[in-house]
Amino acid sequence: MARWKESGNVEHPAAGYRKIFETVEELNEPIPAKISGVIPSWLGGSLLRMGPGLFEVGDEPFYHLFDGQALMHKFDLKDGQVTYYRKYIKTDTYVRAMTENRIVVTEFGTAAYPDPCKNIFSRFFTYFRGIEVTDNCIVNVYPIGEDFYAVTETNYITKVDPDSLETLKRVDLCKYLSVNGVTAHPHIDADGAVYNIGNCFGKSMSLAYNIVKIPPAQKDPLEKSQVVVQLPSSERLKPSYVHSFGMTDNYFVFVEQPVKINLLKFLSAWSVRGATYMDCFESNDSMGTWFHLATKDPADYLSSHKFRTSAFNLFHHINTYEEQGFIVVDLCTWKGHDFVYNYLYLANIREEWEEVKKAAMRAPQPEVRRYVLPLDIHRGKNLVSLPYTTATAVLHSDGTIWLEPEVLFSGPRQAFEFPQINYSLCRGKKYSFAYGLGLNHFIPDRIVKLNVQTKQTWVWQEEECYPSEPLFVPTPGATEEDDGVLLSIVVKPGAERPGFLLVLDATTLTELARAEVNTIIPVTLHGMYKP
Ligand SMILES: CCCCCCCCCCCCCCCC(=O)OC/C=C(C)/C=C/C=C(C)/C=C/C1=C(C)CCCC1(C)C
Ligand SMILES: [Fe+2]
Repeated sequence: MARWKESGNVEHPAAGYRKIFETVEELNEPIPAKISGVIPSWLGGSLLRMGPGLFEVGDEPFYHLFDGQALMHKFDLKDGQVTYYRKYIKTDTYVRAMTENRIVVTEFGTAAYPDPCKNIFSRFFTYFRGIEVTDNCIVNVYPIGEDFYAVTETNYITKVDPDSLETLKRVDLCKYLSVNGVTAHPHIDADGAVYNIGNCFGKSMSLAYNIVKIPPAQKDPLEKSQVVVQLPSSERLKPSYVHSFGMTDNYFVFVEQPVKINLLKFLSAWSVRGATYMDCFESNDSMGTWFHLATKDPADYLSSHKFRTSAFNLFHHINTYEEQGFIVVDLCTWKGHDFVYNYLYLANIREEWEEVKKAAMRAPQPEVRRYVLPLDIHRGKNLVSLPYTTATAVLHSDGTIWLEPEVLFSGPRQAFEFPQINYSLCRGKKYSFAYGLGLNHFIPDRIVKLNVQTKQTWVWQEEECYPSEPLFVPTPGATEEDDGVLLSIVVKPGAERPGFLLVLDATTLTELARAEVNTIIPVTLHGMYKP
């Protein structure tokens, strides 16, 4: 049973959230959903989402939230009817695990061990064959040209059929681009061009972050992809972890956070039995956070702008835009340099509610922040003269520009995360509304709308319900930014039909409809709506 605290926050003493971290089977065919309420007649298409679905192989458990094998989900909406379908993506990692009934490829926080059946010599050679990077595409799915790819953050992306959910082929981005991996959060321009950012370890360990561009639809857009701009790393041999970046009509914004990948550890870890990606991260407790700015066309790094602020973890940019000579950067931050992923081991998030809360008390605290970067750098007290923000930027004598944010949303251990906007209308533009998943001590238990100009919030929440990232779908021909619906997959463990697609009116966050199915749906991270 969920209980409401006086402060307005919900308590989860029955720990029903554990259900979203349990293994499920894929489906042989789409299953019909029972609809209550009214689905707008114009809403026809597919909600596609990615997440972990298999949390152990044989008797070997995965340990981290980002290790379970990639399960692709689809809710199809047509003529007021809804079906639900899901399939495991047949990545090399998954197929080999199924074949050998054990974890074969090391995941984010789970190590693979050599096959105990192999003799000592072949085990030795498997061990030193080098880094076997995972292609477990649990994080997101997005279009490149006419095709759809399920992705993680490594160099492997997996082409999928968005109708049948069949796995088509694995693509190695290293064949096309000088990157070791790219984020699962590309920006897609109105013309379909895909921009992304990734770490590049380069020859002789020279380090950089590369921003790449895949041109708009043509026969094989990946063949024409290129690195458009290279940004330097603050520290040799230690690039920062990057999960997303900002883009306006004319600029790229890259936030270099104090969560670092120690490349020496990374390269040596793989010869240490039992090491994982998680073992390669460390926090830099003195650098704070650096903002980098580059122009888009022609792509060029603005090396003279040394924007600095205090330490935070960053996973998700909300939106970035230019106004009157300033770049406004809205972010979901976590205060401090302690890595938030340290708190996302399955053993921790499957704990009893009181334990979950205790762990979240020790973790970095979430805050939605607005930073404003001035393009014209001169001496003076505060370089930010935008009338509507309290964010500041001050030029110091050493040439750095110290940034202080305006807080857009803050609640103790209540995160506004997995942000979404009306992307087709507002990407890189001044905007008013962000939609997000509310995390209560890391447990997703509400959907929130935030007016980033007035800070007004709206909430959808229901007893014992665990929603996912809300995707905004605009009403055809809409004139208002928030005229549309939000789609979220919700799990209500005790219910007769425990999984449902929730359709909210994005203006008011009131429920329009739900389409319920007779199955639990495990946690999903990101996804897209395909009209
Ligand atoms: C939906 C509700 C979830 C419930 C709890 C969530 C709490 C969330 C709190 C903070 C927000 C975090 C957002 C993270 C979102 C996400 O999707 O993260 C998934 C990221 C993954 C799976 C990353 C994988 C990255 C890999 C394998 C990187 C590998 C590499 C290195 C580490 C260094 C060398 C290069 C290489 C191989 C790319
Ligand atoms: Fe993400």
